[in-house]
Amino acid sequence: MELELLIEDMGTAGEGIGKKDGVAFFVKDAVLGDLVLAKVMKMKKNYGYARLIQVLKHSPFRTEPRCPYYRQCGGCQIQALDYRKQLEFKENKVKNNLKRIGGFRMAEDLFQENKPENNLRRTEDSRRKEGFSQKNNREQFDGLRMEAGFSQEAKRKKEDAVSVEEQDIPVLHPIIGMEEPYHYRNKAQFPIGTDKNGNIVTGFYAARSHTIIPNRKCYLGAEINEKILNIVISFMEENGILPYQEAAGIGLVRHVLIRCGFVTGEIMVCLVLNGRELPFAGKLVDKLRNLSGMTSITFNVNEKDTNVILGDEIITLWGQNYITDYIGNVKYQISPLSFYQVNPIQTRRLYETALEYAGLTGTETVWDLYCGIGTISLFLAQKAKQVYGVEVVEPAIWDARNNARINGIENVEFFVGKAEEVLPEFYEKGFSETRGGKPEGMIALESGKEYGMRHPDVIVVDPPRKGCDEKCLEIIVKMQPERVVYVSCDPATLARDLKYLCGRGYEVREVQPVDMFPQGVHVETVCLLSRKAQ
Ligand SMILES: C[S@@+](CC[C@H](N)C(=O)[O-])C[C@H]1O[C@@H](n2cnc3c(N)ncnc32)[C@H](O)[C@@H]1O
Repeated sequence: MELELLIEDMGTAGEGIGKKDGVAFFVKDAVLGDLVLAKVMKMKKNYGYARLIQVLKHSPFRTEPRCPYYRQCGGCQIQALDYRKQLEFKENKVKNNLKRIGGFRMAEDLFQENKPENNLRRTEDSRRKEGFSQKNNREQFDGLRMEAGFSQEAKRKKEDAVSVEEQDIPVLHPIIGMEEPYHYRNKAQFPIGTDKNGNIVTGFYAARSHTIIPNRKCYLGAEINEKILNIVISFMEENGILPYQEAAGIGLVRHVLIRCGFVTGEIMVCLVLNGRELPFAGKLVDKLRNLSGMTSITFNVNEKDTNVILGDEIITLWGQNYITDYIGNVKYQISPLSFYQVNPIQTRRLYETALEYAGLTGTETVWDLYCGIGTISLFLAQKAKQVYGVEVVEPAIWDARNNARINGIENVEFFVGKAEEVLPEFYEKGFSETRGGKPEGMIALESGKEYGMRHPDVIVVDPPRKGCDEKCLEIIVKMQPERVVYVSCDPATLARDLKYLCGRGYEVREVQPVDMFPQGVHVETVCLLSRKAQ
């Protein structure tokens, strides 16, 4: 069945949503404001999925995607949406999750509910029912009131009567977007395969499949990637090096991993091999080493039948086995296996916001939970007395310690383990005892320092998409830091966790969305919570 749909909303995965007879249809690649012809593919009880057949009338927010493979490739979901509208979509995503899942009220809602003539004061009771408290988005709120006809004088008159509730609205700042929302990724992993004629191809997997869409020119990655891929493919063709065939488990080259240091200009190329040897490796090195910035040529051994791209072992063919890059003034060594944020420009903005929210003066003890390779920890350590990082992946902690060392940062210690297990150990047993007892799964501190571990001033969390484990939130509440800085890559779990904390003595002060992934649907958010006065 084919339908004409006016796209009036967008789903979380960037699909257009149009309604027919009250039933919502999700249409991939349809843009907000489009009038489309779509074919119904699947019906659920109250909604359906439809395939875009034709755009009958273009939305004013529709833009020509730069990438011709945009619809086939799973990499960018909303490239056809004007960038400003993309930012609005992401900002709304954060706001809607805070409202729907977190139960938070935002400044404009409060204004709608409490027109100027109405009482802005909500009762202590209603706040308790909501189970949280929010801080004032002072400027935004005042702005809205002014726009709606509040005079300065009226505002001043209300000043004395300003309720706690009026102040209890989180500041949702406008999302931080990019000036140039293309070519921002410092890392790319290209699968290598063959087309139906047996030619070697590379590109991207089509959405939800392992079919390679041949494309060496991705508009999100560094521009040098195309040149590197051309060199690797022609090297393979000239020397009879075979691509890996997933189904049969034969062939050699599985992926090409490329990383670029955007500040240093250093480049890393790592071939992922189904084997321990690369025939004619010297010829490849000769072709690659002359590229400006080339610093590291390696291969990674992955002989397993797995979807995981990288194996554990790295063999250096030329140069170093890592590149160096900076975020702000902190230097990081990045190996092919290191986790490192893919958008360094926006990462810097994100971390600067986290640092600002941490409100450090040099005397504070800070925990950085889910610290990865210590990127945020090292940022914070420059302004704190002492920082403790916790991360479950042990090699990431090796990187973190190494990064602390190369930056000469000594006021940071890293622990391997789950945040929800490491933190309670310290809280319950105290630092000295823990160090003596060396709890399971944790690495004993090398330095002999003593710190006030029980009462951190600030706790920073940057969990994966599933958010914080409840045990972790529980211990944060028990440890009573003055401030919690929550860095999130999923606004839904963020809203859930903020609600938990706000029901237990904290209030959300500021919310800053950051666009780390232009053309994609994900949004990163950093929030400041502070402990309410008892
Ligand atoms: C979103 S990343 C943040 C990394 C780091 N903060 C950064 O900006 O580079 C989340 C990190 O949490 C780690 N992780 C996942 N579950 C964890 C847990 N239960 N306890 C500690 N770390 C965990 C992951 O290995 C990953 O490094």
